[in-house]
Parts: sequence; C-alpha cells; structure tokens
Amino acid sequence: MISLTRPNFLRKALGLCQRRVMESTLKEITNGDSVLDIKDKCGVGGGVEDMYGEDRATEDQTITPWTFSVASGYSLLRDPHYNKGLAFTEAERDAHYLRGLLPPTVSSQELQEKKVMQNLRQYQVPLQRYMAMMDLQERNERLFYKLLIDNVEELLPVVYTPTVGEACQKYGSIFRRPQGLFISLKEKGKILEVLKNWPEKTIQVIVVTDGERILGLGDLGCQGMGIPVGKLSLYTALGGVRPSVCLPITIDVGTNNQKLLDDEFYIGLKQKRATGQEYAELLEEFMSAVKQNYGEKVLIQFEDFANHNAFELLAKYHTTHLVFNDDIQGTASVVLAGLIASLKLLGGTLADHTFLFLGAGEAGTGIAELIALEITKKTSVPLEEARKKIWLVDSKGLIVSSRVESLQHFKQPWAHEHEPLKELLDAVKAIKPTVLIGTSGVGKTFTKEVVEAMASLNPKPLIMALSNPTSQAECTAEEAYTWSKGHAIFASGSPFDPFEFEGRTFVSGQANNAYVFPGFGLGIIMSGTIRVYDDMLLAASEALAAEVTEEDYLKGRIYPPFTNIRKISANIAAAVAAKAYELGLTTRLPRPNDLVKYAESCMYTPVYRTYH
Ligand SMILES: NC(=O)C1=CN([C@@H]2O[C@H](COP(=O)(O)OP(=O)(O)OC[C@H]3O[C@@H](n4cnc5c(N)ncnc54)[C@H](OP(=O)(O)O)[C@@H]3O)[C@@H](O)[C@H]2O)C=CC1
Ligand SMILES: CC(=O)C(=O)O
Ligand SMILES: [Mg+2]
Repeated sequence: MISLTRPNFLRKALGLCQRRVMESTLKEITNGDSVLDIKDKCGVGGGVEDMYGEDRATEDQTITPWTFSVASGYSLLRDPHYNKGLAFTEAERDAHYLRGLLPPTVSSQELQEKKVMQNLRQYQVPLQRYMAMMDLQERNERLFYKLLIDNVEELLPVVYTPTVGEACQKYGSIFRRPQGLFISLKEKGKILEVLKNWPEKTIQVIVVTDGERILGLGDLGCQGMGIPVGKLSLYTALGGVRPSVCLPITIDVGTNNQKLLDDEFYIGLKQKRATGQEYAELLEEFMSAVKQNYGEKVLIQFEDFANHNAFELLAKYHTTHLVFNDDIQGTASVVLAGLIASLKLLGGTLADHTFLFLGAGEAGTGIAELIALEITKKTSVPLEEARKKIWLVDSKGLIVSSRVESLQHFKQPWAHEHEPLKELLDAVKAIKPTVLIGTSGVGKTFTKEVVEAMASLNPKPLIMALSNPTSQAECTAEEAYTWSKGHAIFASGSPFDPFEFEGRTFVSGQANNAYVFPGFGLGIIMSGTIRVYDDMLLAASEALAAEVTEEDYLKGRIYPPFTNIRKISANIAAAVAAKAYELGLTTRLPRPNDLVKYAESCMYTPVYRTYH
C-alpha cells in the first residue's frame, strides 16, 4: 500500500487510486489550498503550473515536505480504513508484509461478522456493547459498517438512542481516542488551521454540536461528541455516505452542567458557557472556516444545540451556507411522514385533524410549522389558518394569545385565542386533539389520565412520544397500548419492543429523524445541491410515507422497519434531489435520468476490497 506520512498527523493510507493520492498530495503541499486558490490569494497568475503547485506564484508559500512510503504490514493492520483482520488472503499477506503478523487462518468477512455479533450479544450492559462497537469502528471500519448495516434493528439502539445518551453522560470516563474534531474557545482565531489537522481533505458532511441540549439529557458540554459521531455513523450505514467524507465536530464553549465541571474526568473546558458576542464570533469563525476549507457544497448539520442558538444559527446561515438543523427540520420531516402515513388508518386529510404538542421548542415548533406548510400545499388554506389546527403546551402551559408578549419568537405563531391552561390534561380536554405529540424532553408526562382522555375523544388516538432517550419518553409503548385499551396508534423517538395486549402484538414505529437525515444528506451530496429548502423536507416526508406497507399498518406501525433503510434512503435521496433539481439548486449537471438508481450507485458498501 502506498501511504503518506506526516509527523503529528494521523497516518493515512491511500494508494487505491493514484489520482486521489496526487490530488491529496497537491492540497497538502499547498497547505490545503489549490494552486488556483493560492494564485487568487497572491493576486498573480503565476508561471507554468506544475502539478505540485511549485511555480513562481507560490514561491513564498511554506510547504510540507511529504514523503511517499510503502506501509509496513504492521501499520496496515492498525489502519481502520484498510484493516481486514484475519480476512487478508494468502496473496495479500505476502504482498503486504503481513506474514507472521496474523495467525494462519483466513476468515471471510461473514465469519468475522458472526463472531463479533456473538461476542456483542454476550454483553448484558448496553454501554459495554456501545464501547465494543466503538472499538470495532476504530479497529476495522468496514466490519463495523457491515455489522451495522446487516443488523440495523439490533444495533441502532447501541450506537444511537438510547445508548448513545448514556455514552455521552459518561464520555469522559470511557473516552479512548478522539473520533472527531474538538473546537474550543482556545482555538479562537485558529479554526481554519484546526480543520486542516483533520486527516481527510475531502469532506461532504459535518455534524456539529455545542453539546448544550443532548437528547433530553440537557447540557453535556464537550461530551456531546458522541452525538455527531453516532449521527455520522448513520449517514454511512443508513444513507451510504462514505465514512471518509464525514466529519464529526464538537464546539466547546464551556458547560453550565456543574456536575461535569466538578468531574475530574471531564474532557471539556472547565468554565461556564460563553454566550452573546463571544459565542457568535466563534460560530462565525467556524462557519467561515468550513466554507473556506471545504467549499460551498459541504453540508453542515446542526445537532443538539439549545433552542435559543439553534433557531438563530439556522436563520443566520441558511442563505449563505448549506445548513440543515436536524432537530428542527429533520424531525419535522420524519414526523410529517408518519402523519401522512397514518391517514390511511385515521382517515381524512391532515387539515381534518387537530394537533396538540407537549413541548414547544425546536422539535415541537419545527414539526408544527411543517404540518401547517403541508396543509397549505395540499389545500387552499392559508398558512395562518392552517396553524390554527395546531396547539402547543410549554413548561408554562398552553400557548395562548394572552401570553404572546412574553413568548420566544418561535412560539409566537402558535399563540391562538384561548383561555390560559396550565396542565396538559386540561389542554387535551379543551382542545380535543386527534393527535398528541410529545417533544418536551420530560419522561412520563403522558400520564394514564392523558392517554385515557385521548382514547375517550378518539376511536384511534395517534400518540407520539418523541423525546429521547427512553428515560425521557413521554410514555412507553406498553403504557400507550394498555391505557388506550389497544386503540392507540403509537410511535416513539427511541425504540420499544413489540408489546402484546389482549392477544394482539403491537409493533410501534420509531419516529426518529434517523429515517430522514441520511437519505436527505445523500440526496444533497449526489446532486451537488447548495441550499436546503422546506420543499425538500416535504419531498422527503412523502417519500418516507410511501414506504409504509399494508403489513406495517396491520402491526400498528406508521413507519417502515429499519431493515429496509438503505432502499428507503435511496428513495428519499432521489425525491430530495428531484426537488432540488426542480428548484434549480443543484450543481451536478446534467441531471441523472434515474435518480433512485443513481443514489444506489453512489452508496458506500462495506465489503472488503481486494488489495493488489
Ligand atoms: N424523535 C426524534 O427524532 C427527536 C426527538 N427529540 C427530542 O425532543 C425533546 C425536545 O427537544 P427540543 O425540542 O430540541 O428541546 P427544546 O429545549 O427546544 O424544547 C423543549 C420544550 O419542552 C418544554 N418543556 C420542558 N419541560 C416541560 C414540561 N414539564 N411540561 C411541558 N413542557 C415542557 C419546554 O418549555 P419552555 O419553552 O417553557 O422551556 C420547551 O418548549 C428531546 O428529548 C429530544 O431528544 C428532538 C429531536 C428529534
Ligand atoms: C433524535 C435526535 O436528534 C434528538 O433526540 O435530539
Ligand atoms: Mg438531535
């Protein structure tokens, strides 16, 4: 294998494509800038361009003295991108200096998968499974993704919600190796340099958090890193985006979590959160550096920011950068898909239903707005009117017009005329919703009385307990089915096991943004889309809803199983890309004829490659 080596740098074995090596080398030598970038900066045309960018126009630039070397067998075994463990063939063992470094047996990837699954299943504690999976990802990336893809229903709760929540809470203690970039206040003024320290030069998706609202677990500061890492592993496993183009980032501006500040193993800045101008300036530098380093078409997914920053960042950057807030937009698209699908069971159109939310933050108001938008697209009802079918309750009670002056801006559109009500149960009785959605981040808030009230008002109450992880779910599947006497249609943000009630087995759906963001991102990347528009979210919702089958409905679910997720992601990607082409937002031209086939052809597969 040909590899590039560099002191203080993660070693990167390339060698599968000579051209990629040369391009990458050229970027490195020129400190990440292309020759044209440098010429732009110098304001001169330069002499004859050689492929190393070493013409007169670049003479005053510092360069990194790269050397090419052949990776020894030992370092090949320790490179997670290329390691195949016992699956190296006899010929590869000869060609790549591996003789003696491995025991004699040659195993297939399938056998390796079987063994690792067997080992994983022996762990009783979910966090141990999580750590074993993270170890595998660091040891053998392709095997990690093969496991995740082939056993998605079993392993999603391990690498994602609920276990990732516990992992973030204990991240300081279980931390072994950095899996993404940490950008803290200490790096202010140097963020572009920090980005250049990442070993991969071509990045297409960044998931970034500042750790202030990790699932429903609150401020976990720097330990929120588990979330971008987990989300990006789903980009690859569920959406087929290559792992090398994914970059997890945690921005550390401190934490207000006193428990973490007092914890000797805490890995982040030991200070209270920076706010106001200091925060805005760091984020501005970050956003500029990302665009400067990776160009216009890198997708930046904001994840688990507290709502006061989340709405502001989206509003500030959606016209200048390719940004997407998963908690506001991705969640909205997934929930809307479930609602569209549920109409087959509930009857009527969306406009015929009344929606009540517990929780009026990112998820709640994001979903509410997309429902209203969909109603206006499907009927001639104006947005203002459509919003009147949607009610939200926050920590102070029902959002009503008498509260409007004191409401945050994102709640104001939902302040309808009504007497103030403090309790959710009173709101259910007064508003008489057909659909109840939990986005409060507070567990056990859909009480027996609330579910019974929903069941008394509706033959089939639709109840969604979206808060994560499981401990924060507004109610469990068992509670929803038991208290509604088997009448509820139920979905939740974190998964629940099938539940048997009076001889019938109910399989609830997982209303989680993981259904949409991987396919959504793939659609954007493969079409070279440069901005995210709401119509693309609606297209994703329609595509996901179309995947729900009669068999799913019979089991009581309004989402398809995750087992088919790669096919689903290809369809979502195609629908999103088609909408982006229609809106003129794409740069990958001409438009491929068959976007589903194109999406499938773009997908990363984790099978081992043969090394010559
Ligand atoms: N299933 C999925 O795909 C997703 C799930 N989520 C989950 O949704 C939850 C909320 O996330 P997000 O919207 O971003 O969080 P926010 O902090 O933006 O919003 C939380 C909202 O809940 C309200 N709230 C808090 N406590 C109560 C209470 N006891 N009674 C009534 N309302 C209450 C808050 O009220 P106030 O404004 O008055 O403070 C606020 O309006 C999290 O648990 C998260 O994991 C989020 C995204 C996706
Ligand atoms: C699923 C998700 O994005 C959340 O709970 O924040
Ligand atoms: Mg989130």
